[in-house]
Amino acid sequence: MDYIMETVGVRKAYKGNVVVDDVNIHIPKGAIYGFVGPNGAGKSTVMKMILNLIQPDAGDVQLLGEKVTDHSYEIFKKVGSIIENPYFYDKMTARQNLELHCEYMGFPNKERIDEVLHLVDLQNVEGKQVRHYSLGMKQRLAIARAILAKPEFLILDEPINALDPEGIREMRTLFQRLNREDGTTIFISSHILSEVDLLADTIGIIQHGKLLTELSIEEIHKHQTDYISLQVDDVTRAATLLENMRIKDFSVLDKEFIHIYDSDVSGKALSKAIIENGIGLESMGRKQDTLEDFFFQLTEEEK
Ligand SMILES: Nc1ncnc2c1ncn2[C@@H]1O[C@H](COP(=O)(O)OP(=O)(O)OP(=O)(O)O)[C@@H](O)[C@H]1O
Repeated sequence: MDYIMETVGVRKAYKGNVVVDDVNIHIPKGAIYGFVGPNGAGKSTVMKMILNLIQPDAGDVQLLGEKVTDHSYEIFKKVGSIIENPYFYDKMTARQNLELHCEYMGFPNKERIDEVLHLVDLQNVEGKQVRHYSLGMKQRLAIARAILAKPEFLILDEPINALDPEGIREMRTLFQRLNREDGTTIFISSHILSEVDLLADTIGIIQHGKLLTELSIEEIHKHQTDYISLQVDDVTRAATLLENMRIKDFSVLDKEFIHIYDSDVSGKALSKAIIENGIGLESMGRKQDTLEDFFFQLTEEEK
């Protein structure tokens, strides 16, 4: 497999406290890789090590076919990023900030600035000083700056957390377009698991500094079965009823909910039987596990 980025056993400790522990991430070229984990799991630390903003205590980072070192200037010209709170010159406009970045990157291209301002929908406010921007607008500007030089690899640490639902949808479309049309590989961390589910094709889950798993979204969905969710006023009687109906593949979740995984069960026959047996049926519906369910199952198991 051709990986555009690989971390090989990277490790980082602060004052003896290991925050990233032997992490091996593999990002296939052309992927949209979603990096998820609880607060403090080590996501930003891994991303900073990839960008050589901090150095691993052990292991190394292979980026675009080369090992990352203090001299990897040429590699980093092909990489765009947003890490933590991006810094802008407050008294400058969006355009001026982007012009400055172009100069710094050795990439003078005014047309591209127009293009990216348009892509992130800041074209109408580009004359305004950045200090008057909302958090969401700053986030859009950060995305504009990250994609300015048409990077081959884009690292985005929580790029959508200040955006409203409309903004999130627009950025999803933009990331998908960059991936599809320009072939940009994207490594994105986000707390919004439903969004990662929609966007990413590969997922890495990190907890307490350890990479728990790395797999394709298809593999996740393959393991996620459809089920019927039953909400009743008496789970004990409902469970007995299910057994009497020869339904075996179910689990009682708590005092109200039962999930039935048996795919042959007819919803109509089931609701009829529950009502006929005098059990209160609060709700019933067919559902499918989400990335969130998968995430919680895995991280709970590890705990
Ligand atoms: N410079 C530092 N000095 C000491 N500890 C640090 C430093 N940077 C990060 N840490 C610790 O390392 C751990 C991992 O932090 P990191 O920011 O990588 O997590 P994260 O997964 O990105 O979390 P979040 O989603 O909350 O940003 C945390 O416990 C954090 O407190």
